[in-house]
Amino acid sequence: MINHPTLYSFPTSEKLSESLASTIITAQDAALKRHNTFRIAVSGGSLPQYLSSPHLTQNPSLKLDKWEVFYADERCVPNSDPESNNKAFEDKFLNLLSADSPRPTVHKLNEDYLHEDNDPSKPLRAVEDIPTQDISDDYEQQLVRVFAAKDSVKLPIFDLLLLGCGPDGHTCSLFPGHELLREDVAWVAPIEDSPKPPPKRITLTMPVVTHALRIVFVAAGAGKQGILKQIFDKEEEGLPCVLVNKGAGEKVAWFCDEAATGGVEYPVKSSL
Ligand SMILES: O=C1O[C@H](COP(=O)(O)O)[C@@H](O)[C@H](O)[C@H]1O
Repeated sequence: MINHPTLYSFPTSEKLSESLASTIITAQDAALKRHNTFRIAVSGGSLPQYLSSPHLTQNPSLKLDKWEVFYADERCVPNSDPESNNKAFEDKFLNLLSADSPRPTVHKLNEDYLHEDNDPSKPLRAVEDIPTQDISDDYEQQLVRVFAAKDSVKLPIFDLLLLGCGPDGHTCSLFPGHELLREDVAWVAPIEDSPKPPPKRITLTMPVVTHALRIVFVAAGAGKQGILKQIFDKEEEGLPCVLVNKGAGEKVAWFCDEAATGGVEYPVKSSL
């Protein structure tokens, strides 16, 4: 099948993690050859746990000093909050690196905006007062600084996106039927009414997602079986994950396990 995403169904989560590690290293090496830096965006949810395996954290080929890490989406909470995608990435990846390993550059949500008067010495704002547009604009500027000025490139091109897929077919903080799916100007956008808590978040927009050079979804466990059938067999229109599959085609690979792909008719591969 040409121009279609590849669906991997690995026999174990160990195999999934190992394959993910090797895919990340391959993308890193290609990016370093191209522009001597590796621009990657990482999701939250269940994804970071697949980064914790020694296949990745202890991989001798890692060149972390060349990594620019962004979050595919982030919840508008402090960066150390248990709900923060940054906290999950720290716990499941950064904190598991060897003590002498270089650290990547990680682009975090600017926490100042979470405080009254944007002053970190003041108390946290009430949720209804969190200025999501300001937080989103600030994060977009972080992308602009790494990818070049917005007026000189129409869209940033990530070397690799690591995405999750919610049981409702959302990815990043792009939810089914949400008006944000039609955003075609901003690189990063705020959402005030996320159906999944917490309600206030920022997210990469769909054009930025589909523009990436390589997109890897990770969806594992029986809880993902129903949505994978909807995505691959029914190609249900309007599901954000279907929009990514259609918009990015063969640049997309899905890393799943057998529990998740059980009953899916779309052809699967069991190894890289
Ligand atoms: O809320 C979020 O959910 C999605 C999917 O999470 P999962 O636990 O079902 O894998 C995640 O990709 C996103 O980053 C996160 O903010």
